[in-house]
Amino acid sequence: MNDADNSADILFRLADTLATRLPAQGGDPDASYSAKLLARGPDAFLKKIGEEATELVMAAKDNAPDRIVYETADLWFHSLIALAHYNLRPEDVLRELARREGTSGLAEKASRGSGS
Ligand SMILES: N=c1c2ncn([C@@H]3O[C@H](COP(=O)(O)OP(=O)(O)OP(=O)(O)O)[C@@H](O)[C@H]3O)c2ncn1[C@@H]1O[C@H](COP(=O)(O)O)[C@@H](O)[C@H]1O
Repeated sequence: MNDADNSADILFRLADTLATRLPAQGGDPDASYSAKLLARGPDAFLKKIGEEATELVMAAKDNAPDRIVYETADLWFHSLIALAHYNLRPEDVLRELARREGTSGLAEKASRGSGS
């Protein structure tokens, strides 16, 4: 694997491709798996996200590193389809992760107070 293959740029290229698969952009359900899911609407791709998350959990429970990577890729891919439907981008998620960087989850939870 070279640096280009190993870069987060794949997320941006994939998001560009998925944007072309939206029904409003003329995505062809007969020629594209993602266009087919997007044409079927949220129930279809949200169900896939649930399935892929479950498969990731099973791979992790089996302590199977190759399957964990494979199922995480499936989960990320289907999550990118959901982001495309809602006109969101991986950059939006990366921005949120960057905003959180350096803040401990424990400190963040404590800052919410006892009501949450
Ligand atoms: N990264 C992926 C990718 N990951 C997984 N998949 C497909 O996701 C589908 C669902 O995976 P499953 O393991 O659940 O397979 P399945 O049981 O056959 O699925 P279902 O029948 O239940 O939907 C499979 O058909 C996989 O091939 C992907 N399909 C496409 N991509 C990327 O998306 C681009 C555009 O793809 P199309 O929109 O199909 O042109 C491709 O060039 C790739 O870069």
